[in-house]
Amino acid sequence: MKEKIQEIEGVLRKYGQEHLLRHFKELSDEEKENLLDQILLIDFDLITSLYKKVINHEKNENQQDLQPLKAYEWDAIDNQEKQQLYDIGIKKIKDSKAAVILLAGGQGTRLGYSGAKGTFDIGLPSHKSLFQLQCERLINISRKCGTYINWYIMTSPVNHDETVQFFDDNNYFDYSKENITFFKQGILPTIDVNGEIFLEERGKVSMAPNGNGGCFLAIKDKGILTEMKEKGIEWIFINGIDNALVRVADPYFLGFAVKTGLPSASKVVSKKSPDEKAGILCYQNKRPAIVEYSELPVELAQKTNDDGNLIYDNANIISHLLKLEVIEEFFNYEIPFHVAHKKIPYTNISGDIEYPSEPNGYKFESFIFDIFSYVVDMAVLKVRREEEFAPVKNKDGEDSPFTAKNLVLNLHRNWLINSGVDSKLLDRKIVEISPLTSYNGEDIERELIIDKLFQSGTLLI
Ligand SMILES: CC(=O)N[C@H]1[C@@H](OP(=O)(O)O)O[C@H](CO)[C@@H](O)[C@@H]1O
Repeated sequence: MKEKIQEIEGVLRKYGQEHLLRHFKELSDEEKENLLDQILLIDFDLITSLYKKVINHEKNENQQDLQPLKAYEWDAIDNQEKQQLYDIGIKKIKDSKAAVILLAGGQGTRLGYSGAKGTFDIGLPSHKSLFQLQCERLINISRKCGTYINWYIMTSPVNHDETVQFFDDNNYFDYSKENITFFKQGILPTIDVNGEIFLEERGKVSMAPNGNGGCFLAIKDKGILTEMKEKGIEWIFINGIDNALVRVADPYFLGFAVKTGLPSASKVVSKKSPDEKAGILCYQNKRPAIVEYSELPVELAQKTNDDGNLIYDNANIISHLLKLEVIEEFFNYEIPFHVAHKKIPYTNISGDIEYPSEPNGYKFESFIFDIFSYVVDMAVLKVRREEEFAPVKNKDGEDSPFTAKNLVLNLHRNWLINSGVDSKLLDRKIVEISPLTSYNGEDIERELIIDKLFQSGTLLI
């Protein structure tokens, strides 16, 4: 251990981070080993360069030269073409050319939920978790294609074990276990305003998940990228965990992306209001980009055209498609990081933990969509918000479990009406349609449902 300590002391001196061993003598042998191991994993060059960026305010420079990007409207596509897109997408999935990455590493802080977000029950009559809803949509598509789609689930060091256990306890929601791979996103140290890495405890470095863009590094490090290549996968669907209506592995969307001939695609919805917390898909420095809501200047967020519509209206719903080669290409560039000025609890010189009331340091995150700046162009599909976007972000109010549940139930009610059920029959009835029955409103047997509607108030189909 002595040599290890000396080596580490040298590194810490070089980077001005000696304080990390400030409480070393007070630790047990096991705690000492753990702390040294954590320090050895830190990329000090990266942290130093990120801090330099913070003090140089490079973040603001990225905001230059934004231009709107015109999305294809789903509603403007006729039924014949929709069928064609569907056929193309289904064929790709049947031929095992597509896989899905689910981003489920985030923490449900705003939701006031300490568990893994995917295990959250938004209060549907079935009490299905967000994981189960997504899994059953995948089962539906897998059945249509006669093959299980490979599903890669990104967790974080904080929720990994819990996530795996949850799937195991629920028998993988009847998905094929061999087609599910869990992998952890990385973590990065947090720093104070002087660039010093925080200690969370006397013997523990303060670390935070490295953002959903950590996905790319993780799939490379864990050999998943190579595995995908060996399997002949061409397209990767990437979606977030906190949208209760997300159309996972949507064949129409895949067909759309393939047909445009572009290497990446993204679904958007019309922004609800200028201050909606949604990233905006546009051009930045002549490249496609998503500018996160925290980084979009208010004047641009509010800017309207002559019709009074928002110019930057393409709201990101984290439903992306990328060709595998785009991901490989991305590693040739420096991965950008975004800075968040946050309240970070830390251990002070006396060894006590402080909980600051004001932001006192920085966390660094890379965003999944930063990869779009490295593609020539991308295809953007504007879909209907009420059909595809039910965000679960906050405990109450907007974008809460309550609003998401109602969006799901309203959509299901509309599916029934569209399949010929008289809306009067639905009065005071709650209907939830399982994704195993219907993916996007298809396969609903009207007669059967009408029968059941007479029998109960809450109906699970
Ligand atoms: C880094 C990232 O992916 N941010 C996304 C994500 O925001 P969060 O506030 O981090 O949940 O979800 C939003 C949609 O729900 C999307 O509009 C935004 O761009």
